[in-house]
Amino acid sequence: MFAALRQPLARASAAKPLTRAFSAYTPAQNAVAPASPKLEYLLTETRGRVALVTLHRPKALNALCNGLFVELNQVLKDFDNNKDIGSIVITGSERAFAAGADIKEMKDRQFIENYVEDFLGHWTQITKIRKPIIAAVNGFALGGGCELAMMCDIIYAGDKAVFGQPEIKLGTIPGAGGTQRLVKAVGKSKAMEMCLTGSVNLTAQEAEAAGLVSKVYPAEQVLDEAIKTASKIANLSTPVVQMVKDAINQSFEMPLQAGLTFERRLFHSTFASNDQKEGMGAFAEKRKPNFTNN
Ligand SMILES: CCC/C=C/C(=O)SCCNC(=O)CCNC(=O)[C@H](O)C(C)(C)COP(=O)([O-])OP(=O)([O-])OC[C@H]1O[C@@H](n2cnc3c(N)ncnc32)[C@H](O)[C@@H]1OP(=O)([O-])[O-]
Repeated sequence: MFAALRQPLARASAAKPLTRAFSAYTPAQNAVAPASPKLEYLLTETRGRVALVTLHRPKALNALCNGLFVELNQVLKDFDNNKDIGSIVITGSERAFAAGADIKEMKDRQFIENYVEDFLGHWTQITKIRKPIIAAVNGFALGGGCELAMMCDIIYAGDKAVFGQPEIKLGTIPGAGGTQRLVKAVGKSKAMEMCLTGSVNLTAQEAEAAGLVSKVYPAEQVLDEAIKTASKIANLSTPVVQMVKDAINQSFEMPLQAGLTFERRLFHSTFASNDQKEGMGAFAEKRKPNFTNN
């Protein structure tokens, strides 16, 4: 019944291994090649039904240059289209999730080219990914780095993580959600303080207390914890998981009654799925459900 919701199959397997094993994890069991034959700024691997994308531009603290974002969009799209993947984790290094948009790359740009080319417009593609994305943040998440984390669905932070919007100190303003998503996450006063001063940052603990981050872990554990949660999600019914993501995201766009109606209709529609019958049937029969994503 959910056939129409199924994601098209991506290539079944990699011709050449393009993934690099992340040190903390066992080798990928079902490594998936991204569409791009060469990744300059990212590492990717899979662990069961979880895709792990590591921002990897260490010399620039993972500053988000155009090439990095083009690669990120492509690999996320590939994982979103891969039926063997149920959720995605994005992480950076211990020192930096990302220290912002690449200042050196953009410093000489002009207004007209920004406007005509919709400079950084492609950053929002991440918000179109249907599968849940968890950001596992260590170190700096500044400017566009904080905005990238906020475009993910869940943020886990290492205890030394720092969130900030320093753009004003560069003579510009946040351009990918820092004045919008941040307000919804931490409230007006904190968002104003961060964006207006550019120097008031949130520690991981403050970010958790404010609601920007859902959990804080010791730095070396945050990625493992993100993968554990991603794995739990990935092993639920993928179409139903997507409905939850869709419904929660609609709460940012819709008035309450419209959002509640949207939610109710999606709830009704789950009863057309085998996974709802399996989930509720398994509960009644006191066994674990075996979801088949249809
Ligand atoms: C989406 C639209 C709106 C978004 C706008 C933004 O995000 S605006 C941005 C908002 N973000 C900011 O304003 C934060 C800018 N960054 C900083 O303030 C500091 O790097 C730090 C405090 C994060 C770390 O200080 P630290 O002393 O520990 O380290 P370090 O400083 O020595 O850096 C190591 C190397 O990384 C380089 N690099 C770092 N960030 C960027 C970048 N964004 N760009 C380019 N390069 C960057 C840095 O130049 C250096 O390279 P070099 O010179 O050796 O070739």
